[in-house]
Amino acid sequence: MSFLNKEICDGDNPDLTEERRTATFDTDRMAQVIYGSEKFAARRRQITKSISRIPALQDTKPLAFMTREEKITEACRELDVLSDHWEQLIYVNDEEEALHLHREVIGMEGHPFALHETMFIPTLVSQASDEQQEKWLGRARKREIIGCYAQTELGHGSNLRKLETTATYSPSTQEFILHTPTITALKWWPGALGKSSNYAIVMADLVIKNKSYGPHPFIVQLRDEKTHQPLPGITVGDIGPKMAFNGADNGFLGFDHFRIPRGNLLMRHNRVEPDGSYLKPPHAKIGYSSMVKVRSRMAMDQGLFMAQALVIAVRYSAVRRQGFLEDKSQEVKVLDYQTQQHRLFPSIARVYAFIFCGLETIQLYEKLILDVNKNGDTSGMADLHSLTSGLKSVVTHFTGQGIEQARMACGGHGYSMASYISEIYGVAVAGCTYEGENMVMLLQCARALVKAVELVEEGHPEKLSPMMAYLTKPSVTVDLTVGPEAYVKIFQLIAKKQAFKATEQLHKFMVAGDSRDVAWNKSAVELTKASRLHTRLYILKTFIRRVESITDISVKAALTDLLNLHLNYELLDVASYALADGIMSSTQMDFIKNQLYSSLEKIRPNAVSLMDSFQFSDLQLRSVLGRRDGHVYQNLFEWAKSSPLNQSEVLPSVTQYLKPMMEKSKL
Ligand SMILES: CCCCCCCCCCCCCCCCCCCCC/C=C/C(=O)SCCNC(=O)CCNC(=O)[C@H](O)C(C)(C)COP(=O)(O)OP(=O)(O)OC[C@H]1O[C@@H](n2cnc3c(N)ncnc32)[C@H](O)[C@@H]1OP(=O)(O)O
Ligand SMILES: Cc1cc2nc3c(=O)[nH]c(=O)nc-3n(C[C@H](O)[C@H](O)[C@H](O)COP(=O)(O)OP(=O)(O)OC[C@H]3O[C@@H](n4cnc5c(N)ncnc54)[C@H](O)[C@@H]3O)c2cc1C
Repeated sequence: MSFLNKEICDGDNPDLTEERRTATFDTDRMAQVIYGSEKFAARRRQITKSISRIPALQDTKPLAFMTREEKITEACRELDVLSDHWEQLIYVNDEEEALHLHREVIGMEGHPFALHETMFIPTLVSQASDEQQEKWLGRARKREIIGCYAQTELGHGSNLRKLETTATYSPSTQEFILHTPTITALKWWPGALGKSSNYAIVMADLVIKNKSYGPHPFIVQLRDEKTHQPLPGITVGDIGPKMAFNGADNGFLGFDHFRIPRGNLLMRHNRVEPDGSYLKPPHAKIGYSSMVKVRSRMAMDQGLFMAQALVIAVRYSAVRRQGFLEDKSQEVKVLDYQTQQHRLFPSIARVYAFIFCGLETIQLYEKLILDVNKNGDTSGMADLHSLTSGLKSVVTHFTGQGIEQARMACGGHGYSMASYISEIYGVAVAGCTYEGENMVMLLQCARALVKAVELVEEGHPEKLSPMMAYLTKPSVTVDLTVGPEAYVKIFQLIAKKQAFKATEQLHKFMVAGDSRDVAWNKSAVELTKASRLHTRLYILKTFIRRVESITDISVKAALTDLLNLHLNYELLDVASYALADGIMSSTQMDFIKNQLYSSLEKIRPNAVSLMDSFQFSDLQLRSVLGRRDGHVYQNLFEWAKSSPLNQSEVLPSVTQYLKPMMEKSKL
């Protein structure tokens, strides 16, 4: 069956064209599933097309050959051009469209607006009172001011209760005095803080009459709006180059008794009255909502990072020929090797699974903020916190692994920056650290799991949230041939056993006399394992739910193959738990392996189109190996020729050092 596949173009590498002709589904239809709606998938294409008509937004020089300063300058130039076309390109204030625009034009190396849009504005939306929004939100949205989110300090990132920056209230002047008492209290890491932002949301310990109330968000002007010079009392700068993200100026910030008006404490949920009396928020952790916002986006964003690496690796694997199978007259596409498929296809399945989770958690966050802001209803906070804590940790970990496998799948050329995979990897794995270090967040998820197990043990299963309901499921014998539900049942048993085992271990240490904190630490590895299994179960169930809801028959069939691969791969990956606890037999293991191998064969003809469906433009991919037209070799040669080292035949370093050295050696 051949579909009217928009990706097919006769000028392309014939190997890629052949792949596209074998697809059993329409990539536009698949894009609707990936991006959540027909409307948004179409808008994305429209925006991409409009961008391609703006000459100033087409990449000129490869980013790999730019210095850090050049990258930042280039990102600012592109932002300026974007700003001029903003209203023609996207619906103003549509976050998803803005994100697409950014990914397409500026790519992933970071830029001065990354934190403005992802944390500064969302914090104003969720934490500022109506009056404060009136004052700052409009200006921020019009990009009259640029803001960032300054929370992490040199000495503390994970343990927010020990942040040292203070905001001491002075009732006589009705001001807060921001101060950095020690070197470790310097804000350190915030994106776009160093050189670009002139405002920041600063998380500081609120102190009133010598009493500490813990971290609270303040809006703080850092630089003069006309000259962009730091205001007196403020020390601010860039923290230097990083593993990736070098188009962003992550920064440091110190305050020397810097005064801000009382009205700069964001007061939607808590207040400090002129006399210093404090009205507490409806939930103690409501001030952490911006972190939950970003975490709720991360399954989607990380899924898209891994998708980019896989588009590159899969397309390249379809044009790279090396070695023989039966026919010795022509070398095979490396994508035909089972090992190559095993390296790439499970990650393709994870990409789809992560994105489906992201579509869900982004909506859950939006609903939560509506509930909190309109009705003061904070009842959804704990569940969303534990879900997104586990999800960000699991997704970032597997994304890092998947991207690294994609690099290796491209052989030597994967290691060249021409592939762009190293940049994607560097950016993606930052997600293992930012928005909460992965172990720390897995342990947050474990808190909710342990509480749920304790509820079951205390005889209150009716109090469990729906996500935890599997903890009450009895052990059963499962026939795997029945379909996805059987896999879910086995996964539930594995996850349940681990949650109970970890909790039992925690309790055992406590009974032996350890405090809960010490017992917790002694059980931490087991607890993180329980969190991972719990989260992977959620991912698996979301994948099944989503595929079941698809109406297009051919899209559903292609995704069912991918889902089957995911189910078998995931179960095999956690088989040691199942075998140890007698949940699965070795015969069932053999069945799963065979299913997995036959899934690889089924997916093979659709592999390129499953990745084409993400509809990333060449501008966004920035990869010589991943070019849509598949003309890899001649473009690798052009790319190498444009290296600054090749702009002269004899380098000054040769004249200055190597030549004299060789001359000396002759003597
Ligand atoms: C021209 C035009 C431009 C236009 C622009 C267009 C738009 C485009 C946008 C651009 C996009 C660019 C592309 C994006 C690329 C990605 C960019 C990425 C940027 C990355 C930015 C990174 C930012 C950061 O990292 S910010 C700092 C993050 N820091 C952390 O995450 C710290 C982690 N630590 C914590 O969160 C806490 O310390 C925690 C939770 C570990 C512990 O907190 P605690 O206060 O100590 O609490 P604890 O005692 O442990 O728990 C008590 C209790 O409270 C519960 N709890 C904790 N947190 C929460 C919560 N948030 N919600 C609910 N409940 C919570 C906890 O579970 C406990 O409960 P119980 O067990 O019931 O007691
Ligand atoms: C690219 C990037 C962008 C960032 N952007 C921002 C930003 O915009 N704004 C901002 O405020 N911050 C930002 N950060 C900072 C980031 O949020 C923190 O680095 C992160 O929260 C981790 O905290 P940490 O550095 O203190 O790690 P640490 O907590 O020091 O982690 C070190 C080790 O200690 C372990 N550990 C720590 N506590 C525990 C515990 N309780 N139990 C078990 N193990 C533990 C961790 O697992 C880890 O292995 C950014 C960081 C990066 C890398």
